[in-house]
Amino acid sequence: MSKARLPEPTSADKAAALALAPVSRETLTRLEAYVDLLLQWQAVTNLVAPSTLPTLWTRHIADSLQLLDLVPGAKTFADFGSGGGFPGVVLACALADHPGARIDLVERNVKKAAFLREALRVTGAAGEVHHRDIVDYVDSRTEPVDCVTARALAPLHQLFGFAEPLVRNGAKALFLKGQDVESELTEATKYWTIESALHPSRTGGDGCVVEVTGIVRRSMAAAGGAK
Ligand SMILES: C[S@@+](CC[C@H](N)C(=O)[O-])C[C@H]1O[C@@H](n2cnc3c(N)ncnc32)[C@H](O)[C@@H]1O
Repeated sequence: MSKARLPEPTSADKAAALALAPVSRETLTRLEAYVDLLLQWQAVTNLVAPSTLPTLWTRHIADSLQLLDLVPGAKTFADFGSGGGFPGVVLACALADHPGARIDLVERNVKKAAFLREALRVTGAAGEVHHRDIVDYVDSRTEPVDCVTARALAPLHQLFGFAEPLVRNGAKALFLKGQDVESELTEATKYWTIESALHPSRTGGDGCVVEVTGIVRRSMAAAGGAK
């Protein structure tokens, strides 16, 4: 039985993405190599929802690139639960020409970790894949990072728990979130006192970026005895 043909990214969507988040010619070449690889692997491994392939450039690439304007000058990044590489590989492609820039991609799924390694290889972007659990990665990280990112990984209260040691050590956290952000923030503030700002997504819809510069665990008493 022949395999069903996957939908392809459209050129109109690519043009729209590059208008939303312009990149250098060198970055574009890397991103194109990444997209080609992703489409090859997508035929055998589910890296993104197939329904999002026609809008891959806006939905995934521009969505990831928009983070860069929120951390001007940041060089070291840790992307939690990188999956198919959003936002981590996209940021690595965009920062490849910045001296000293480096991205840790933390992913516990073995196939996705293999894909991420291959994506860094074909794009020549500077980064390292950590095939392990986020908690183990954070526990063993001694150097500060400038920025922590995550998309489609977990509710905010859990993301704050993952990121707290790195934010305490000076990182800014940027979490790409969908329409449930207000209720997730309400839940998270039962456990955490945070300094944050919400930025509407440049790629439209109900999405936003939660920018976090402070995370402090609330005492059990303040949290009403909740864990
Ligand atoms: C829904 S995918 C999102 C992938 C990507 N960030 C995106 O937006 O397309 C979540 C990814 O996080 C990884 N993941 C979930 N919990 C993790 C953990 N505790 N440590 C490392 N990776 C984790 C999963 O294996 C999966 O690849």
